[in-house]
Formats: sequence, C-alpha cells, structure tokens
Amino acid sequence: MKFPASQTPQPQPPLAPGALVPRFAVLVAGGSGSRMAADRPKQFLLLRGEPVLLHTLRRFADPALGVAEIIMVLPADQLATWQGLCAQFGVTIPHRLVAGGATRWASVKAGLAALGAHPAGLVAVHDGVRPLVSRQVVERTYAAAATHAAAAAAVLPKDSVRLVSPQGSAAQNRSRLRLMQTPQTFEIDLLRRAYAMPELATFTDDATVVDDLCRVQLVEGDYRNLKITTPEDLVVAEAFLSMGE
Ligand SMILES: Nc1ccn([C@@H]2O[C@H](COP(=O)(O)OP(=O)(O)OP(=O)(O)O)[C@@H](O)[C@H]2O)c(=O)n1
Ligand SMILES: C[C@](O)(CO)[C@H](O)COP(=O)(O)O
Repeated sequence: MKFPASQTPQPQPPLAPGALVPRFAVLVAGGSGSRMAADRPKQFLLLRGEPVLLHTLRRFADPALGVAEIIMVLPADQLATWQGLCAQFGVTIPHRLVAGGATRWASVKAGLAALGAHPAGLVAVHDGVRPLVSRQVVERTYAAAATHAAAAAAVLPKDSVRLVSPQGSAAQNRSRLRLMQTPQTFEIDLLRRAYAMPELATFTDDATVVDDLCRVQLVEGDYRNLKITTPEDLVVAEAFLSMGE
C-alpha cells in the first residue's frame, strides 16, 4: 500500500553518496530476543545459512550508499560470539563493535558515543534485526535527513485499527497512522542532543527521542523491511530472500 497522494513524501533532492555530508550508521543489535525465545539472541539466528546480523551489515556496506563508518552495538556478553561468527563466515566488512545497554535507547546512546566527535554528518540508526532493508529505503532516509535534519521510514497499516480502553474499543482512522520502521536518520548533532536528555518510558524508537527537538520527516518504508521478532518472521524473511530480495 502506498501513501495517499496528499501525504506522499515529497521527492527529495538527490544527494551523491558520501558527498558533502558524511554518512554514518549505528546498527543496534544489543537485545536478547526474548519474544523469539530461541537458544541465542535472534540477531545470530541463521537466515539462508547466514546470521541475520550479517545480512543487515551487508545492506549498509553497499558502496552505493557511501556510508563512511558502521558502528555495531551488541550485548556486552556477546561481542566474542559475533567475532566468532565473523571469523566463521569470513566477514571483511569494516565495522566497530560497541557494548550496548539494558534498553534500545541505551544501546543507541552507546553507539552514538562511539561515533566520536564528528562535527557534521548524518547518522542512520537501524535495527540489526531488520535484515531485508532495501538500499532505496536507506537512501531515502539519508536524503530526507539531509534536507529536514530528521527522517524515518514508515508504512501505512494494512489492517483495521482500534483503540482499546476499559469501556471497549473504538475504530481509528488508519490513513492517519503509520507503522514506524528503521532506518531513522538524523543530523548527528541533533541526535546527540536528543540522546543527551534522560530516557523516558515513551521512547520506542529514535523518532520519539528526537520529537521534542525537531519534526521528523516520514519517508516511505517497505513492507519487506520486517523486524525479526517472533519465529514466523524468520519464515517470511526466508521467503523474501528466496524471491531474490
Ligand atoms: N537493550 C537493547 C534492546 C534492543 N536492542 C535492539 O533494538 C532492536 C529492536 O529491538 P527488539 O526487536 O525488541 O529486540 P530484542 O530486545 O532483542 O527483542 P525482545 O524485545 O523480544 O526481547 C533490535 O535490533 C535489538 O537488538 C538493543 O540494541 N539493545
Ligand atoms: C525501532 C522500531 O523497530 C520501530 O518500529 C521498534 O520501535 C522497536 O520496538 P521493540 O519494542 O524494540 O521491538
């Protein structure tokens, strides 16, 4: 499903990859995967014979995107596991490892701190467990962030939506709702300022962290950019990959 014509994101001016504004990426993979309930964190489960996280890393290493530096955030006790997988799968893509925190917010904050004192640039924050993100979606968020300072991928809900309360439930106008995806991409200084503030329980993604400082431009995401969360997501992801996605 596409955005309605009235809300279609405006075409973004083309930005040559890596030109003018340096591009960075923080891949957050510091979670434990409790909903997957597997024998290891879901970012290490195999998808088409390779770890989920390796698929994600490859997407950001696409030279066409011109990403200058990739930070990968992992659970503090899983750094050696990933290093072992990198050796096993012959991973040569340059990336820097950082120990994450107890929440996604803390992991993003740790990744951002590791990026260091770059005075300018765009940083894409992406879930390590969204291995099917397309180059087009990533590029869209970088290009929109170059213009608007803050941009995030989103899709329209496909199902009907209701708000539940103790009184019952009420239908919602789904054309006014969006399902948020990653990447969520920002001017680096803006993201640093946002993550310098205290964590709130309402922070479910990076857009919610930035909201008080800057309007976040939504760009069209992709239904195939699924977040591997529960076991059936792996089956769907396998199917997409077998279609050559
Ligand atoms: N402390 C945390 C928690 C989550 N994440 C990352 O944030 C992304 C989205 O989180 P989610 O899908 O909820 O992953 P988990 O926290 O691992 O899963 P669950 O909530 O089922 O335990 C994932 O790439 C996850 O690794 C993170 O970097 N650090
Ligand atoms: C960041 C995110 O993927 C956007 O949809 C999502 O909010 C992560 O949520 P989770 O509760 O950590 O799965």
